Amino acid sequence: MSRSAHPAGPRHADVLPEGHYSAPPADLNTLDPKVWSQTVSRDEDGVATVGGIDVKTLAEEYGTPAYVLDEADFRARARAWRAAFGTDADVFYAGKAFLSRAVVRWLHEEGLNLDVCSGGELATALSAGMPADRIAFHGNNKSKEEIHRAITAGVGRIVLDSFQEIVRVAHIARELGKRQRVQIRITVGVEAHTHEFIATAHEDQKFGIPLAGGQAAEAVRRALQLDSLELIGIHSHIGSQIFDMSGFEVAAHRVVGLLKDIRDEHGVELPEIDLGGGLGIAYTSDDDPREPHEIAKALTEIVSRECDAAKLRTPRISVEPGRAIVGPTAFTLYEVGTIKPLDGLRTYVSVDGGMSDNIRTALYDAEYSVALVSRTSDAEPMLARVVGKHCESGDIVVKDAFLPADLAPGDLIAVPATGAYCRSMASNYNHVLRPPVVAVGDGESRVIVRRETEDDLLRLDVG
Ligand SMILES: Cc1ncc(COP(=O)(O)O)c(C=O)c1O
Ligand SMILES: N[C@@H](CCCC[NH3+])C(=O)O
Repeated sequence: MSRSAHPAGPRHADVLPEGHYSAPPADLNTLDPKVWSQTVSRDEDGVATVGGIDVKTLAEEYGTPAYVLDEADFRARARAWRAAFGTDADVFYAGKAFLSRAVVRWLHEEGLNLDVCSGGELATALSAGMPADRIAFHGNNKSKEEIHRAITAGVGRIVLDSFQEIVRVAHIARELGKRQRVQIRITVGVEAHTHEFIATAHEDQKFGIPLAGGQAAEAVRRALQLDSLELIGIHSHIGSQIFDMSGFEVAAHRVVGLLKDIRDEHGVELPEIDLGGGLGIAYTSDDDPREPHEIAKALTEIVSRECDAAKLRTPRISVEPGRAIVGPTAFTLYEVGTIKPLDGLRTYVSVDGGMSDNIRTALYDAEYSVALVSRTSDAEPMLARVVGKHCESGDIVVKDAFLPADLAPGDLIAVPATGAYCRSMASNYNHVLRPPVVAVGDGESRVIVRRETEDDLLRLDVG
């Protein structure tokens, strides 16, 4: 029998309002391994556990909200990418997805390189001991100071994003008496099938130098003339949360076409190409992500086929996955607060965080899953919207979700697949404190990024 905590009763499937949710799952207690990190399961009392620790213990010890990161899963995914590409290719983890010193150390130990896109990410990487020559420095508007620091540190490559930057980096390298390895980021004109704000290879956006109109070829011409630059390759990144490999195929075809033009014009075969990141992960059970070995096989086959056809030596490939490595490895643990059933609509379930710890729903209309994790329940499914505590009606964490109708304040719920672009895009909106990142594994847990305190906030406030 179902137990309803709400006077208005649960929102059953037969009275669902219009929406884009799927039907309620057969069993709300199942934690689909597709969206939850590898070591998540339920113990005999129905409490979810991760890395051998139950979520109630984690909530007691670290408070909520908290990002809980499964270290074994992170390492396994990093290793799988490394192994899939083998020794003839390089994997640069995209630090923008989530970066901390612990993560840098894990990446270093697992043999991955690192893509950074700001002075702050560079400082984090260096301070955790990532060798500078395994760092790639990105960004469409790197400051002179950042460029100076990157070259001084000896980063393995700077990815040049504009004509002005070619000159700027060359100038700073010359002043420092160095020859800097660089790639040129081009936009190949691919419409990636993803949200407009995270597609990056169509022409009308801020990244890279367009292939169209001979602009990329002109950028190569200029870079090759500058002695303080060593042009090692061409870079393309078509967007993020992509499932369809056809965009990568077109991108590889066009990048190799440019390499051929460079060889024909300058007699130079550039030794490297980078095809960026962007591989999608499962946020809900409806998503079907590809495995790293499938992606590696597809990309290396495309590049060698295109190079054979163009009679070019196959360049060394590199890729920059961020989300695909860290995304699935963490969930956000929240405590349920106010529950507000709205007749004929849905039930609003407020949690103790919100858009300050996960902006993706508000920003991209992203879809997430959610589950009651502090216990199981046999209650009817209730159509819910999980919302935060911010003064903003768009403060939605999970837009359409089914939770058991007996959900009550004090229950713990968790949103899986929040490892990427949640902590790294977190804010202090409403002076809400950013949650900690707790790493778990082998029955142990530790904070790798601590919770912000009010003192942290006040420290920046002058006067
Ligand atoms: C240049 C570059 N490389 C890599 C990434 C990582 O993308 P993702 O996390 O989707 O793999 C991004 C972000 O989209 C990017 O802009
Ligand atoms: N931040 C975005 C992806 C953009 C990544 C950087 N180019 C997301 O959450 O999906």
